[in-house]
Amino acid sequence: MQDGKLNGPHPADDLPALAVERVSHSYGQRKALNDVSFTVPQGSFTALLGPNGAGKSTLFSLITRLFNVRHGAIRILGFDLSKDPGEALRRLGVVFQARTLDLDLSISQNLIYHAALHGLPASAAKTRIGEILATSELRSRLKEKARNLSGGQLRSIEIVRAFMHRPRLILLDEPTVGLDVRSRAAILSEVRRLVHEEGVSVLWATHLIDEIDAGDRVVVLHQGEVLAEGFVPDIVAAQGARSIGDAFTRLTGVRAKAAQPEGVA
Ligand SMILES: Nc1ncnc2c1ncn2[C@@H]1O[C@H](COP(=O)(O)OP(=O)(O)OP(=O)(O)O)[C@@H](O)[C@H]1O
Repeated sequence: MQDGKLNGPHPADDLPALAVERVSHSYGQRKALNDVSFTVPQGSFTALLGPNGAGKSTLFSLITRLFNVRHGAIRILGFDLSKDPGEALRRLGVVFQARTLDLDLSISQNLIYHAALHGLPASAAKTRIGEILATSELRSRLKEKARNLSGGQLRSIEIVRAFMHRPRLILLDEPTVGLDVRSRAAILSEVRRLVHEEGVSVLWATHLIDEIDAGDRVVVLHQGEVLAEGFVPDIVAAQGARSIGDAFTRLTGVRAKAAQPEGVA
């Protein structure tokens, strides 16, 4: 596993990249998360699978510290978000659901600017962009304005941006929403490649069952509660189900959604 100079000594391998421990969150009287616990092991692709309203965005708002954790604890590589936010957050990269690139800047300006916020000089940022985009056609388009890119390409650049400072944990909040099937598949495989090559840990929030591979870990979140956590075959077996889509339906009572008919559901 590669370790970033920015991130100091390599953490113990058995420490989870993310540990969510007995977290609850309410909006007024409305309970959005109820005693939620799960982990994202280092170097794993973990899907946070939940239908609309399950509490995925609320959870991401807590992990990124948009909201304070009032009940329970969240640790990133062992650093408690409430007690040691600086250490925890510099190990984190995020791709939010909403688009956040500046369309009037070039692609490389967007990336270099973000890297600078993490203390990475422009020369190091350029090297890093080359590394991440080594095999991508986007490498030849870095000087173009971001507004020239398609929705899928913009999302790809946001993913590159999240990887720039070599975080150990990356959160992606429904990153394929609004994209066509081909762009969705390209983005998923790009993130899976980076998980494999960089040993980074990913928490990928989705409501689409066909974004889940047989080898993934899955956390099933429904109405603010974790109903299952584990590798796909274990969850399927525990439910006596035929597929992860079937297991999801048995757990939640909700029909699993797939964006394409040939999905694994
Ligand atoms: N600002 C808010 N005020 C009141 N209730 C909220 C607020 N934000 C979310 N909720 C409620 O909290 C629950 C969880 O919402 P959340 O957005 O976290 O779920 P989600 O899984 O991300 O769903 P979606 O995919 O639709 O964004 C829902 O019942 C939602 O209506």
